Amino acid sequence: MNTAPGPKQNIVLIGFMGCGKTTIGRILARMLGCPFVDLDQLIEEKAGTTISSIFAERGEPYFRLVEAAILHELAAPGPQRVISTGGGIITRRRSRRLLKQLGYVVWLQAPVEIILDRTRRNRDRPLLETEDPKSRIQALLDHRQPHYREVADLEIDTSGLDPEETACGILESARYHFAH
Ligand SMILES: Nc1ncnc2c1ncn2[C@@H]1O[C@H](COP(=O)(O)OP(=O)(O)OP(=O)(O)O)[C@@H](O)[C@H]1O
Ligand SMILES: O=C(O)C1=C[C@@H](O)[C@@H](O)[C@H](O)C1
Ligand SMILES: [Mg+2]
Repeated sequence: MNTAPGPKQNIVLIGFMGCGKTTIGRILARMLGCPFVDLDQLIEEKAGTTISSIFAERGEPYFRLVEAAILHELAAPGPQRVISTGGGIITRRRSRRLLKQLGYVVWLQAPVEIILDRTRRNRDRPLLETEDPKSRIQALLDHRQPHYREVADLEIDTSGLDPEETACGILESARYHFAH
């Protein structure tokens, strides 16, 4: 892969909660030997608190502002990176434009049942803290799907694959993309 510095050389993972952005991003960065940035983790580090607390104390609109500002910081030139984003990053038009400029954008997908199963294992996703998380997931997906589609260079259904297989597939496609 071309490792020349520049925002266009990044691999950027987008997709709904539980689709594997953090898990697969970490594996991809290890395969490439490049830094891994998880936007949710970066937000928590910079804010000195958890995403759940930010939602509870300042609300979602404030979280979105912070998220967009940190995404903007990542657009500065630097070494090639793998960047995992938060599931709702595509809800702001300006962030969608920025994502496309950041690099090769991969949309990780999974059906609602699998998302439900994967996100049940912990309680750090404030938007799913509801009596009926399945309906919430479906409603959010309906709203977000066109936005994910708009920015994606590659779409991958992760449901039949393990994270390593998914990462290998992304690497192959990214290599082709950066070479042409
Ligand atoms: N391809 C996969 N196959 C099986 N399990 C997976 C896969 N991808 C992720 N998982 C599991 O699903 C859970 C959620 O994955 P992960 O945290 O990576 O999702 P995410 O997209 O980063 O979510 P969020 O947007 O909330 O940060 C983890 O427990 C992970 O091990
Ligand atoms: O889908 C979403 O809106 C979110 C996903 C997570 O990655 C976090 O960014 C946060 O919990 C919000
Ligand atoms: Mg994540």
